[in-house]
Amino acid sequence: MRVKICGITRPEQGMAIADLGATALGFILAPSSPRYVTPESIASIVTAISRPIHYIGVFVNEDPGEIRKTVTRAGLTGVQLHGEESPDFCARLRDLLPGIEILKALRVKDGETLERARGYFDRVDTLLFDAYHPSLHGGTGKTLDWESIARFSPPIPWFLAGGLTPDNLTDALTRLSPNGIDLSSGVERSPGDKDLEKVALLFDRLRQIRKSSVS
Ligand SMILES: O=C(O)c1ccccc1N[C@@H]1O[C@H](COP(=O)(O)O)[C@@H](O)[C@H]1O
Repeated sequence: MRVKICGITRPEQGMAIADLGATALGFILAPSSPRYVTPESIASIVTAISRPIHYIGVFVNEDPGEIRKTVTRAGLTGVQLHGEESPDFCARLRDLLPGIEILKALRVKDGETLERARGYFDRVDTLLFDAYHPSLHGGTGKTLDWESIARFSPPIPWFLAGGLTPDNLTDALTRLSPNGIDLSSGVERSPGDKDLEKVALLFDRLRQIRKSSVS
């Protein structure tokens, strides 16, 4: 399973989290977020990590030209679109960024969100389901109603996000079978400051889940 730890702001924490087993690090490029990092800071973190992992930039309603510049400057391998980007916007960006993974985040409010998700199936590489919040785009620590997506099975890979923690992970993965999980506030001390003990606990829990599923 892919494990993305998002909202990395400090090089030493990025390196430690990669060493603990994250398959992707996420960086917030929405200026209004307390986890915002510049493309230059991301580049210094990416070059310091020698592991073959993914580096995902999180954007909210950003201009495609700006996204392209940032991908190059920061050394990103993927782009997570966490705003109100349309399927056509995603398709255009995919054409603009060959070889870069395009993830579309959808904040699940009700059944209408899942209907809308269908429009992205052939426009993006990966979907990500996050919790809905009336005024914030992400990093809220809110969980979504897992039951509401339990019978939804997209034909493309998808991440579960939204308020995941080492403590609720087992429950989430008992109900759902995502291709990946994405955690931010559930493994931090304060916005942008990751708690490495919580990240280590997360990987312990994942190992336990794997063990119990094979025995
Ligand atoms: O983390 C942020 O500050 C953020 C800002 C704007 C858009 C997305 C953001 N984070 C994403 O939110 C989800 C869930 O986070 P959490 O685990 O509930 O704290 C995750 O995909 C982050 O990439």
